[in-house]
Amino acid sequence: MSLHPAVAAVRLAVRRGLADLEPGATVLVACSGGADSTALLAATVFEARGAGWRVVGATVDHGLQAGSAGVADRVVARMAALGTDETLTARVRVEGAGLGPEAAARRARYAVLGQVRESVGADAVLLGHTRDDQAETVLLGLARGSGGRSLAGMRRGFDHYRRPLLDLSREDTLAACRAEGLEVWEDPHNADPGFARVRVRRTVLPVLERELGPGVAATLARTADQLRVDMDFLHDLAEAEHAALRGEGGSLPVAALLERAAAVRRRVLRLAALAAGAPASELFHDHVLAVDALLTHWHGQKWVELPGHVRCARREGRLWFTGEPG
Ligand SMILES: Nc1ncnc2c1ncn2[C@@H]1O[C@H](COP(=O)(O)OP(=O)(O)OP(=O)(O)O)[C@@H](O)[C@H]1O
Repeated sequence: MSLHPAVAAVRLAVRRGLADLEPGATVLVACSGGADSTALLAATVFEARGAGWRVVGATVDHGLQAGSAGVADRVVARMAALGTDETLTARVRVEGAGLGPEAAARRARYAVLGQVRESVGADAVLLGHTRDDQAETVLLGLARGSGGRSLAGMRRGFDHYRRPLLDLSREDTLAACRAEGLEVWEDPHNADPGFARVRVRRTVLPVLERELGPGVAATLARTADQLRVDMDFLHDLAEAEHAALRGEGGSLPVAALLERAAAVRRRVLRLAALAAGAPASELFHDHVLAVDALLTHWHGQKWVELPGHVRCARREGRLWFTGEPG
């Protein structure tokens, strides 16, 4: 029987995404039991046989729904049935003052996956995000008005995390699971229109596909890839400038800042605010613009208040950021 094209595509994506791993490497697959991460796990187990990797499957029980422990048990049983070398459930308590429920769950999940990675000695942690997730992320970022960094979407990799399926569609992962007869679990949150991401997935993207033509998700994901290259370049440039300009107590010289292009200058200001202890999750573009106005629209303002009890003031030709250093 010939190999189903979707199964072949998922395996190829895994092979490419993990091409640098040596035999003997340990790969941790984060598996929610949904189609994306189940297809990812099945392909990783398959590729591991030839490549000599050890595969650990982990599912996170957020404890947010009645019966979540039972769901986790079933996911573990399925992971084991796929031939995973080791399987485990990581239980977390989701707490997140000031965060939305999705963000709080995500934060708890990444924290526990980091611990699991250390305890099993994994060289890579795989996530099952697809091109459709990427398109949703881009649209949500666009609607939030959160600038280039969010429009650039999710990274293919960060720290030990990798997203090998970012060029495949959700349809591919569903087809791969179907072709291999794999049972998948659909998280009820994925159908809850109370979440903006679900509305984008179920309503906005289908309208765009219908009105603008098929392939919109792929186009959005491609746009994100292009932007990511530019954003990373600007970020590196700003880090170098920040390091070069930083003087006494982390202060920055006004004259030199004004010579910089706004795209770099504002990034330098953001880095300085972060270095002074402003929390990244609360530091918004408007804060940065207010600090920038101390340079570009100077009329003797007192100071600018930033999150995390950080203040920025202009004195003696320099910008001073005071607060608890981060
Ligand atoms: N409960 C879970 N247990 C293990 N892994 C999970 C769990 N939920 C999500 N993941 C991992 O994260 C991937 C993306 O899942 P999903 O799109 O539901 O999360 P998200 O909240 O959008 O995550 P992210 O913060 O990474 O964008 C999954 O394919 C899987 O690899």
